[in-house]
Amino acid sequence: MPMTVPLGREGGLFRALRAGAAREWDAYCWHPFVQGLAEGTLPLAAFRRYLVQDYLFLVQFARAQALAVVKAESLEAMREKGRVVQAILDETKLHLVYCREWGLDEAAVLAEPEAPETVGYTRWVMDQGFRGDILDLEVALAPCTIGYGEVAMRIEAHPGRLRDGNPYENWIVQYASPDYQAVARGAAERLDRLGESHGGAARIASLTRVFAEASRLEADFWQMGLNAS
Ligand SMILES: Cc1ncc(C[n+]2csc(CCO)c2C)c(N)n1
Repeated sequence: MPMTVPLGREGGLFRALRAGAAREWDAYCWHPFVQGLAEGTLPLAAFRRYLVQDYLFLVQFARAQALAVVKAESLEAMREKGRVVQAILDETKLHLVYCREWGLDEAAVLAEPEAPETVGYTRWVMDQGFRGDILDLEVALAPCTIGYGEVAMRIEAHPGRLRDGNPYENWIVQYASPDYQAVARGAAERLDRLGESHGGAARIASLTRVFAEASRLEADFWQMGLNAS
């Protein structure tokens, strides 16, 4: 399994969660679906299934991030989370363009029902926000944002990584880009700061359960793609 230097700072909340949920985190970040992306061997049908559901996922994920505007700890954090919501809503439009390149037209994507894995993951994240505070919600959101940064780094570090003629090259490059890596790093740093301000150390057991469950739901999402092939 390719290893990378984790994001966040040593002794910070993100690294504590990542270590506490190492089994679920590794199963997510180095899922067979991810290995298939890296080696260019993932069946095209698995990726198409993933792409369609990922559009539906993004719409629901924007709603979950909007809940973080509501739950934010400060006016500055509200502004920052508002920008995250806008970025995801813009991303949904680009996602439809990307789907089109994969032969999936807009009408087909919009007509697709949400899979149980998509409903299960996104509504569970929102529920963590409704029942808890901003830290519970950010921990539930973290595997999505930070995880894709680590997934891309692991793919880049994989000795079996195919570059020439890999059908998934532009997907990989999108998340390996300095721009996306900065987003992932920023999310890990925000989690570390919230850990300090919101009593993360005293809450580590319950926060680790939330982080592990989100990681498990991410792995289920990859598996949903593989199950279609
Ligand atoms: C199942 C699934 N999990 C994570 C992502 C990655 N992702 C979703 S929204 C967003 C913007 C930052 O919050 C990022 C990186 C995805 N596309 N699909």
